[in-house]
Amino acid sequence: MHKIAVLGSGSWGTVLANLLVENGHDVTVWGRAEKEVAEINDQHTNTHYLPNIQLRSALKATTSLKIALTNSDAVLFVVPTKAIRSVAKQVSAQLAKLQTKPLIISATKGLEQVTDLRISEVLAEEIPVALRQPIVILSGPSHAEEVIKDDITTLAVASTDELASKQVQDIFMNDHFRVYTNTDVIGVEVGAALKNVIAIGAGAVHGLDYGDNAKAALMTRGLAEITRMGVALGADPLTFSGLSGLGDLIVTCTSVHSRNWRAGDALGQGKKLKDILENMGMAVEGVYTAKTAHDLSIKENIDMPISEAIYRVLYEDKDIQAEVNNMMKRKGKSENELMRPRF
Ligand SMILES: NC(=O)C1=CN([C@@H]2O[C@H](COP(=O)(O)OP(=O)(O)OC[C@H]3O[C@@H](n4cnc5c(N)ncnc54)[C@H](O)[C@@H]3O)[C@@H](O)[C@H]2O)C=CC1
Ligand SMILES: O=C(CO)COP(=O)(O)O
Repeated sequence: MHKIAVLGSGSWGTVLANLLVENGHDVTVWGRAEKEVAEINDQHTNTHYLPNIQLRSALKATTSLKIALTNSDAVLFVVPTKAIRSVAKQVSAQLAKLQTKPLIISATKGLEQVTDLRISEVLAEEIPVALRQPIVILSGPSHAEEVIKDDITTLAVASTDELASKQVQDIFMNDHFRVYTNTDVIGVEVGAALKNVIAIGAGAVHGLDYGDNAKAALMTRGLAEITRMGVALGADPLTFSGLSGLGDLIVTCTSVHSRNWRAGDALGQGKKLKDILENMGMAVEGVYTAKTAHDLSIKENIDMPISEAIYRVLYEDKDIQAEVNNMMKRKGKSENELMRPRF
């Protein structure tokens, strides 16, 4: 039994916390909204993120980071990418005062804007080694809406420290939540982040009323560009055939639960990004990752035509149908050119 602090009281944080309680751990969710925290403690619900779902009564919530972290032996980050650095700074300040040196786990999927850093890199920058145990990434095809119903789910845990990933595997595994270890942290994190951009494209293809051939094309060629970028950043190409690559790409590009897919679907139907994000009321990571992917594709000189088209629709107000048309008019390419440069 571990004492675990879960940072982020949204959809995924609440569901993972609930699963950890099911596994017998002593879990405290840290949230910034008083109302949400009170609802979890008093009603055992979190209706904004998980309507009609009853949470386990042993799940505790708090707005005090100090309470959440006290005596914790693991800290699970599940806030959106844009909040990772600021929350990590707060965690670091608290850990410096507390007699605890926890494992650091992240379930956040994204790349930091401007720095282009992966989540584990941001966490390593902000939380010194003296204050923590290794960093482990939890990722894979896993919609909160299905995990909360005990539907079968498989994930990967990645760390450069194999003992730490084994520990995290043991913490999360149960008869409906199966976890595989992986040593390729770069591949797992890059796959998790970039698939959200491709999922916006998959939603858009649906919104534009294209058929299944187009959806398969988008996913397959999307995986090719994710792999190209991942390999350029130091990943093992085989990781992209795994749970945090192909697995998460499939679930995010085909499920109505996906916020990224739904945002793309609405864009394809002609809705405005601002309205889409306001109506969603939840993190749509791919919108921000599209900007980072664009920056990285220039920096690393990697061809990412689908992500680039999505970037232009999101950030340059380009017409989505025209982008699809232009993509199909590009000169013929070979499928074997894995490492094709951008220009
Ligand atoms: N929802 C899902 O099924 C899954 C989500 N993820 C990833 O988990 C991460 C979190 O996503 P969700 O929980 O779905 O998002 P969400 O939008 O449902 O919840 C985000 C939570 O973070 C909190 N938050 C935002 N900024 C904060 C800050 N500065 N300080 C403290 N709290 C802050 C919000 O108040 C909210 O409680 C994302 O990176 C997402 O890609 C990964 C796998 C599955
Ligand atoms: O990462 C996810 C499923 O694995 C969640 O995807 P969305 O953020 O698009 O809902």
